[in-house]
Amino acid sequence: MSDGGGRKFGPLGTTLVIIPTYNEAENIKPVVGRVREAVPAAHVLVADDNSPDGTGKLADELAADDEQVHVLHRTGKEGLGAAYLAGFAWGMEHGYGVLVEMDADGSHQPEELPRLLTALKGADLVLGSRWVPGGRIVNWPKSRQLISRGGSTYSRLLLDVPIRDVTGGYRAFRRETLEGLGLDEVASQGYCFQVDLARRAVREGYHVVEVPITFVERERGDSKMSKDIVVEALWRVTTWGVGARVDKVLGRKPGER
Ligand SMILES: Nc1nc2c(ncn2[C@@H]2O[C@H](COP(=O)(O)OP(=O)(O)O[C@H]3O[C@H](CO)[C@@H](O)[C@H](O)[C@@H]3O)[C@@H](O)[C@H]2O)c(=O)[nH]1
Repeated sequence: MSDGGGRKFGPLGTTLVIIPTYNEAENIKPVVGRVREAVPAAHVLVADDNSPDGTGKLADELAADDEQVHVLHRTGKEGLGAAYLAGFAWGMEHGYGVLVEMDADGSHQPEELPRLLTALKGADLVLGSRWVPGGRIVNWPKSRQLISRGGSTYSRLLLDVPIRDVTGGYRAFRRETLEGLGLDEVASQGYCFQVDLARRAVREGYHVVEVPITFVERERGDSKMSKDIVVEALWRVTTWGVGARVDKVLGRKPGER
């Protein structure tokens, strides 16, 4: 990870907050309202995977009343990673300069977004972090904290990524940073998508800054965490870690396989 020392960063363009949704009917209106209030200049893109509970329709209602709210209707549930990739592609096609990842359930507080955006003025990528000093968790069960902390530590050590919260999903990217991450090759579907983007950013030498956040467990709806998501993360992170070590031994550039 570069320290950004002495580098000059360009101005930030218009912000697009991408909110992936699957069955978030109880959450989508409040969260979009909070984003619009916290950062009035930002636009919002809801990337919905044809939620059976009608989240997409509620997002359409918001978009009909507010030209800064947009909806990407996808055909079915393909995972967090695929939804974000589609959202990034839409945002870049429409000329946004900053692309933000945010959960729909209020875990990522929109009121903290101005701090992330301020930090992005001097960085390529800003991560909202639960595991740096000042970061907090509210109401998350011990079991989830253990999985999240364990996953972050495992990824950090195996992948040599000097980031405390590698799995976190509250992030602000400069558009140029996303363009340099090789998104065409990203196949991660579940939460390991976050690890995948973080390791790519470090590999490319981007200046990554972690900003402490307060992560608040959802009050409405259900988490989409599943055994498949954990298995995918374990399998992919281990494969990346072993691959990186083999590359090193063989003197190959990372990712040249
Ligand atoms: N479109 C779409 N959205 C999805 C899908 N799966 C999950 N989402 C959306 O992605 C967001 C996060 O999913 P949650 O299921 O609420 O995640 P969590 O359990 O609270 O997990 C948190 O911890 C993870 C591990 O640290 C983080 O990776 C994740 O971002 C989040 O902060 C929510 O807005 C949810 O609707 C999907 O297949 N498709």
